Amino acid sequence: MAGYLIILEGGDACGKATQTKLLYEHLQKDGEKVQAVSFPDYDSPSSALVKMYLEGAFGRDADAVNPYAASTFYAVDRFASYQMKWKTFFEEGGIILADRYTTSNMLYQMIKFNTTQERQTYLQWLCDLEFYKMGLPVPDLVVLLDMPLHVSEKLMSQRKGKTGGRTGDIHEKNREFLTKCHHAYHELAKTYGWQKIDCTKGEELRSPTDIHLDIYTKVKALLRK
Ligand SMILES: Nc1ncnc2c1ncn2[C@@H]1O[C@H](COP(=O)(O)OP(=O)(O)O)[C@@H](O)[C@H]1O
Ligand SMILES: Cc1cn([C@H]2C[C@H](O)[C@@H](COP(=O)(O)OP(=O)(O)O)O2)c(=O)[nH]c1=O
Repeated sequence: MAGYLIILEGGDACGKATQTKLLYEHLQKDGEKVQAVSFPDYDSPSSALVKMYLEGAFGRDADAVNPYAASTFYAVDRFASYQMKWKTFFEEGGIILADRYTTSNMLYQMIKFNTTQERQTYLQWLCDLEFYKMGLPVPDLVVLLDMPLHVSEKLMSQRKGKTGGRTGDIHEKNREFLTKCHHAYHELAKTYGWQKIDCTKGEELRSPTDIHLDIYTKVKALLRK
């Protein structure tokens, strides 16, 4: 019987990698069979086109790069990761923790469309491509780390760009794009039942451990079902 697929989703630099690691360690300590993966899979050659896209090879303005084309780069990278790294583990009942997934395409590529109709058409196409045509598993739980943009921007400036660029990728450099992304994720969370976790308390950033305990509670509830 297949295991569980749990996604940690959110804006750039909102703490997904930090929370994936804490959750992984906690579940492992509990004796669960767990594996962590992340997307894009930068260490794999399958991410080559994603890297070209994020470095601006197809256009420096993220908004102007065809969202259907960009989505396929990420989808193919995910397919390769699934086939090569975690399909068997998952099918044999393991718990997969994913730092980003199809949900990131839903968010970052959908916002390139301005009308509800275009967005709906895109989301239907994307879910059909990744979950049915490519056969990637549908998530059991999506945890959305909700962090105000000005807070995550501060965290982003303190760390080096993951694609190797000194000043970040074409998404990170586009504040208007990231703002749109923050607005859209509340809507997607409501529509698709993503579980939102508040990463701030008032104006204060919560500690990683504090945020982790909220996520852990949701994950344990899923595993008990
Ligand atoms: N709750 C938090 N409080 C303070 N710093 C944090 C918190 N969560 C993450 N960070 C730091 O912020 C930066 C971005 O976090 P990271 O987990 O890499 O985010 P993401 O994977 O979403 O890009 C890292 O330097 C990390 O150590
Ligand atoms: C996995 C994935 C990421 N993205 C976007 C989100 C990010 O802006 C960018 C790179 O992801 P990532 O390196 O995880 O960004 P960060 O660590 O800053 O959160 O790619 C998509 O558009 N679709 C996808 O399927």
